[in-house]
Amino acid sequence: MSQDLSLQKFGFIKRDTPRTVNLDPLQTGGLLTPEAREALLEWGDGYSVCDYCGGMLDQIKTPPIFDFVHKSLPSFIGMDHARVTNGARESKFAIMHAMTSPGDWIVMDGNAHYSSIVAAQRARLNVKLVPKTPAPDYKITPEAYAAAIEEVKQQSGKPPALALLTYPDGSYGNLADAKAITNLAHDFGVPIIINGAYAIGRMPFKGKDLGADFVAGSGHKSMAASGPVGVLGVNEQYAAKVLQKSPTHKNKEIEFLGCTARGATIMTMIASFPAVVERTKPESWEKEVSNARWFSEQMESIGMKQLGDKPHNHDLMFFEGTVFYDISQKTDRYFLYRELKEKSIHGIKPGLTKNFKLSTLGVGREKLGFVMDTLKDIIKKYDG
Ligand SMILES: Cc1ncc(COP(=O)(O)O)c(C=O)c1O
Repeated sequence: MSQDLSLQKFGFIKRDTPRTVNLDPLQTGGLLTPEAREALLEWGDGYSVCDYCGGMLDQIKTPPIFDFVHKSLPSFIGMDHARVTNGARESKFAIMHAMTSPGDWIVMDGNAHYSSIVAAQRARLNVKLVPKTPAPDYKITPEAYAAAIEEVKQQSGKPPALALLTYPDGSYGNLADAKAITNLAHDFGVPIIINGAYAIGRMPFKGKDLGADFVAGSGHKSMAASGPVGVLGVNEQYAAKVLQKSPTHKNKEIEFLGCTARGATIMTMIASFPAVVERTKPESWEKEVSNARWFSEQMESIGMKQLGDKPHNHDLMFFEGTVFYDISQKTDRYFLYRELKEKSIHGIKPGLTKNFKLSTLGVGREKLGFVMDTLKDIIKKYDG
């Protein structure tokens, strides 16, 4: 231990988050596989993957980063080219920066994640949000997209430089009709990014089949990897722009500042990849969807209402209701968090009782049953 008192709070820190059941939408898809946990230790030293690097991260043959980036990943995400980035937001920014000029417009769905908006702001773009339908559906429709693109045309004299669709969104887990929206963007001559941060690595996903020109994915959110790490997909038509090399440093791609994920981040993504491929097969995903629907029904049976797509098609769900809120008025707003923690259930944010989102990915029916029993017991205990 350091003799310096001001340093004593640093060093190894144990994590006390309950981990028997994790329902946190930010975390369920990023839980490491046993292989990734081993890789974390093995490759944890800084630039570990650079042992045999000749100057380009994606060309490293040992470990097999080249095969991962140029063969397995493009086929997995269904795009012509792939790169590993430092996160979905970095992928989105790289695409926006390469494809647009400051002052251009981007149209994105009203359910877009803040990181899409901030990436656009960093690229100095004007953002037009496509309105969602009212509660409780919060859907993004092709008609609303068309109207937003028309508005940009009228306002700026030309179509937006880019469009973005969040698929699914991170609030309600809604899966919009991506094919209809990408077709429509193309009818206006607008290339479109699919932000698949909650899709790639969780569910069957092929960017080209959805009509995407670009895709962004998140390793720490949905690919059982230790972040920050993400993926970017681009089709041939725009590859030269997005993957442009530096005129002075011939083997460094400009939008990625030469190199992105290096060390434990990419190696945990690679370590989990076989398991991630397995869990995204249609038969595995169907089970996940069926578990999510079962959980949604159970929650509705205790008085919570699931918002968004119904029946639901994704593990991320948003619930609203007063059953726990009413109890919080007699106790305090942290009672639900405390009671769940007591049973080692993590994922509903401390203090939330009236509205919260959660994810059932990988939890399994048995543990979901345990969560439901616990919630019912809590209601009984306080409402008695
Ligand atoms: C829909 C969506 N997109 C993107 C992100 C950001 O992903 P990353 O951390 O990989 O940049 C999030 C994170 O919560 C998200 O919910």
